[in-house]
Amino acid sequence: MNTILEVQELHVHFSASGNVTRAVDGVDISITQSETLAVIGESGSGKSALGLALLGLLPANCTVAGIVRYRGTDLLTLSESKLETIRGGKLAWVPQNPAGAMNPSMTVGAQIGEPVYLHVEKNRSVVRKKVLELLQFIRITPPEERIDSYPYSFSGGMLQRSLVAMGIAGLPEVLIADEPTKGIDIMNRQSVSALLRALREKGITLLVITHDLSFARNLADRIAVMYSGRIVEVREKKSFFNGPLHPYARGMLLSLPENGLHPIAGRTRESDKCDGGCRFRFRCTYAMERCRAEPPLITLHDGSAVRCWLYD
Ligand SMILES: Nc1ncnc2c1ncn2[C@@H]1O[C@H](COP(=O)(O)OP(=O)(O)OP(=O)(O)O)[C@@H](O)[C@H]1O
Ligand code: NI
Repeated sequence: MNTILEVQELHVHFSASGNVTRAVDGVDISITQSETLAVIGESGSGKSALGLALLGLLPANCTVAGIVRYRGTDLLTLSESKLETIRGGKLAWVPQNPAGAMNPSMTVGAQIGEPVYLHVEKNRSVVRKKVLELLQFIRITPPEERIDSYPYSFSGGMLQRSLVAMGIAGLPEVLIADEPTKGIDIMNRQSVSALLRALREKGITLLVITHDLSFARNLADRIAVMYSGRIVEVREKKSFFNGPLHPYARGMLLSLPENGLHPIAGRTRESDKCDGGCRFRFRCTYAMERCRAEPPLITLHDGSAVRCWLYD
């Protein structure tokens, strides 16, 4: 197996008005070349912070520690200028919120063309040709009529696909997409899903952040479940959906409409995030004394990883 991205003991801590939020609190994960990994978890679990940390895109009010190795280079030790040559080129990001992520005063074509110009091709007429091809690929047609449009004239689904086009315009090896199906209707969800599947066919490594489980099920090879800043389970997609191990993951599946919409009792409190033990124990029906005393370590169980004392 060829590991393309390896994350070790990653921490992202935000400090705002004297409080520290441990958005990512000791994440280890490796991503294999050409695989599609879905990171799932409830709102606030740290999914976006993890994605942003991989690309060095976090705001200044946070501290990042750990290792993010891309093809052997630790990205967290690179200077901003070195990182810029990789970001948008080798590693690209599709941000959340398509409406806010595009520049309203620039044409969509110019925005998709920017990474092409920066990372692939300096000849402007070749750049334009490549942008037309990208528009065709994301099914925004006819491309010649759409290339000079401004974002306001696009629907939410078209904007989301344009953000994916911007992400892939620099010919990345790894594309990290944050909630690419959020806030769009079912038809557009299907077209984003088809688009990402087409990228997977091209061999692009995909890390997809989502809380849409059916989307993850359709797309991913592996599933990583995040809870309160930590990855609590990593499994092959099929075995995950056949029988998740971690009590939180089991609860997630039981809360799906097709499984009877049984919500997980309780909610995550900010104070739990600075707790020494297992952070899910406040909501866990299996919680034992040990879960309070020490945070569960990752244990390997039939080729998958789970962070829960039930499996020790
Ligand atoms: N810029 C910031 N300043 C301070 N705290 C932040 C900032 N960004 C995120 N956080 C905090 O970090 C934690 C993780 O946030 P993050 O956005 O990564 O969660 P998420 O899993 O992506 O959630 P969602 O599904 O809602 O996008 C949250 O508690 C959030 O309040
Ligand atoms: Ni997010």
